[in-house]
Amino acid sequence: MSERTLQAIKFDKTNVSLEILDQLLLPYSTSYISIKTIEDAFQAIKLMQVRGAPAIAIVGSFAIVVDTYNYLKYSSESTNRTVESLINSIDYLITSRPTAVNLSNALNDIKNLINKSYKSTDLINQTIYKIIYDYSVALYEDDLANNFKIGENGLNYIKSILKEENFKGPFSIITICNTGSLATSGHGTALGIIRSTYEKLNKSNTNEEFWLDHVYPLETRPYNQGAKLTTYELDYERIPFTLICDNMVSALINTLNDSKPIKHSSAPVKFIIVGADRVVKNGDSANKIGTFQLSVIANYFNSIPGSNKIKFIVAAPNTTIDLNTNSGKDIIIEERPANELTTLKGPVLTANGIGEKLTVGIATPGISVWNPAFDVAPYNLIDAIVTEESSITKDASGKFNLSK
Ligand SMILES: CSC[C@H]1O[C@H](OP(=O)(O)O)[C@H](O)[C@@H]1O
Repeated sequence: MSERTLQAIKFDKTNVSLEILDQLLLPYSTSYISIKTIEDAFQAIKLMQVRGAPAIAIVGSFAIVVDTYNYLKYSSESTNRTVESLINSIDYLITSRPTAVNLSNALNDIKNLINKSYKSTDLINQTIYKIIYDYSVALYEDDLANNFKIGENGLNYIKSILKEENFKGPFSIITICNTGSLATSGHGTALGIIRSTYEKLNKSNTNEEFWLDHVYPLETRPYNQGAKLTTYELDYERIPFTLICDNMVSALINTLNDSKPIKHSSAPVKFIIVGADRVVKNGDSANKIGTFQLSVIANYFNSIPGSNKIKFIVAAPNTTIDLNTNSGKDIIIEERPANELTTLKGPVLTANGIGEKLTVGIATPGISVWNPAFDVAPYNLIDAIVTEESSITKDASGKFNLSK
């Protein structure tokens, strides 16, 4: 494995240049690709070379910065670029991936900041560039700060639940997809809570009577963000984990509830912590396909009298909250190409390292395939929504009261 890094996004303020870590090559190869235009960003986001709700918003915003900078620096007088043409390019970039609200939130913010002071026929200028630059740098820096706050708020929620239950001993956490540094500006959301919890509550350094013993990342078919990216991050952080397939969750929880060991741990699952691509007004949360099932599984085990209780936590910054949409039924769910489900792409693994990239067929050619990238966990199956501000739980009437 080539030199490891978790830095998904590199924005150079001096040269005004943008590079992204090509996540299609992880974990076997570390390769950064340059993003010079809005079109470059559209393709990289669409192909999921960069992915993760916060990360695609940050890359989209920085791409507009770089594209505008290069235009102002290198374009000849004849190519007069109007505000209207820039706004049209931004609208095009928003269509790259429809479900994660972060992308449209950020790019609409940029559009609104420009439209507040300029007419559609005005030409792009240095002041417009500065507006976009300042917004994008703040988005990146705020995301990192917010992720550490989400981590702290999630840790405090976990401690409050375990103390309330008078739980003692080791516990485990299940998570889906990748919600760490590779999906954000760093630290992560759901994986950020896991990082913060392990940092403060692993057996070797906690004064508490409970500790985080093991993490179970789901493979997360068909893109395999869990198998490729979350295991890469957990391994990098030396947090103990065991990879499982998406169809193993109920068996895993049941086995651990019977105090039977799974590979390296017998600690019961106490939390399922997931990220989000869009949390809407009533608390319904769109996230990677398979998340809805996890909320149903947690609810099933909690319905068994006297059983070990599992809290289902959604971790999301305010940039992922969409108060303009009332319920999960109104969320557009991105459908991705069939070949992402019917084939596997990856490098040949040889004795001396990795070889060329291959595509392997794993299904009957030409069959009907449904490949939604996300589903929606209903608010009534969610125990807490953890943001940079607090851990939000439902009120006495069983409703979330979300605000930003
Ligand atoms: C903090 S990332 C949020 C979200 O984004 C991921 O989706 P994708 O890998 O398709 O961009 C996944 O749903 C994460 O939970």
